[in-house]
Amino acid sequence: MKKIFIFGITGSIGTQTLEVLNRENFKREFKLIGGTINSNFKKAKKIIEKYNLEFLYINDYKEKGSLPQKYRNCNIITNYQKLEEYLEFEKPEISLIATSGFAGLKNTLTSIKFSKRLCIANKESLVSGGDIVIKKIKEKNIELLPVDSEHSAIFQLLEGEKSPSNLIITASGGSLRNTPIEELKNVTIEKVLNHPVWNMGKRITVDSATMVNKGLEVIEAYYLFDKPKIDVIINENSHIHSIIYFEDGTMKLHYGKPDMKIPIAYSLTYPKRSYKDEMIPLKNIEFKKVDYQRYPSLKLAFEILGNQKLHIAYNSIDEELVELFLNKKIKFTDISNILKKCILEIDKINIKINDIEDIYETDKISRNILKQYINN
Ligand SMILES: NC(=O)C1=CN([C@@H]2O[C@H](COP(=O)(O)OP(=O)(O)OC[C@H]3O[C@@H](n4cnc5c(N)ncnc54)[C@H](OP(=O)(O)O)[C@@H]3O)[C@@H](O)[C@H]2O)C=CC1
Ligand SMILES: CC(=O)[C@@H](O)[C@H](O)COP(=O)(O)O
Ligand SMILES: [Mn+2]
Repeated sequence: MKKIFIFGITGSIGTQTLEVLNRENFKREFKLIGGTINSNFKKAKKIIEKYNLEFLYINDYKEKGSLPQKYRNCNIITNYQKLEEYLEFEKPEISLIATSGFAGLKNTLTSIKFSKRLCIANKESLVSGGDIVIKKIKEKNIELLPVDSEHSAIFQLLEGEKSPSNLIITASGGSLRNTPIEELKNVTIEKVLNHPVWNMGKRITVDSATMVNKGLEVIEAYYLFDKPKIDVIINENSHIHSIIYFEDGTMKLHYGKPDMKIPIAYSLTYPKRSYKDEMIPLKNIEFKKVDYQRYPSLKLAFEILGNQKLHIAYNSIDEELVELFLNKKIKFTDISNILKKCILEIDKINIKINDIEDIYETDKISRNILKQYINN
């Protein structure tokens, strides 16, 4: 049995990974040993009961009363050093990184030390970590399996290919794709969170509406697939998960059901496909061009592509802005406007990204620049 550890076990990806692991053929192949959460201990307790976890790390314990050392047979800890000691001892073959946000970088770095295979859903750690993280993974000869649906699709499309190829990443257009541009300013949080295809965590759902998610995915693909030429196109029903094309004019499209359990399962069982599901009927495939007036933050991502300092800033500032939007401190359209203004400020600052410390420093500086902007 292969041991698996899930960072962000209570989230949308974490929960869908549990559903995959609960299938009979997966139960025979994988042993889930533990996971991490931010603060949702109520949900974690249910997971402990159902999956007999032996270990849970809580980042931010908020419950009334003191932290229990054990729940059922599960050890509960809040000390990250202890988590690393546990992983060093257990050496899970697979770590799945489903934490949301920049916090996932720490988990990716931890997993590089102790696991042979990294299944990475947390795009932020690839966007911010860039070549530094990719190099660490290569040096340790670890398998990196993308979980993000578009990147899993590209990974699959590239299997067996020997010629260089370029990429087209598909986008659904998000929850506001049919909302008139002049109404975007006053959209409600509920409307933004109502994604037409995917049921995901809050940040990525807001990011999908601004297409910051697509911007992050362009940067993610840039690092994962050796810096190819990248384009984005809208496929509203998300049946095409991405496209690669070659110099001879050939294109390969990845077609399938929009269901994250499929790329999650593939990342666990690669090169096998052990997940069983029905084929969806073949339908007309429709594409739309991206309107950059509607999605200025995607244009911004293309403008900064290749500049790691600004990749880090793009993610960190957006993470803060989404939080401000969800707390009703700013309007939806402020996200893209303020993001652009702060990126221009950070562009002026002389920071070189040579190591992990520089990444953390740039994250901090970016969040401070935003704070100054908001307070002025
Ligand atoms: N959902 C999806 O379909 C897809 C998601 N992704 C990517 O996967 C990642 C997870 O997304 P999703 O599952 O939607 O997110 P969710 O918000 O649903 O879940 C996030 C998970 O991370 C934990 N977490 C959040 N903040 C911290 C922190 N500071 N420290 C430790 N743990 C933390 C949460 O714990 P708690 O529950 O306690 O808050 C939760 O377990 C993101 O990077 C996203 O971009 C990529 C493709 C598709
Ligand atoms: C499911 C997945 O991979 C998400 O990242 C998805 O891409 C979000 O949908 P958008 O295409 O609307 O950003
Ligand atoms: Mn995606």
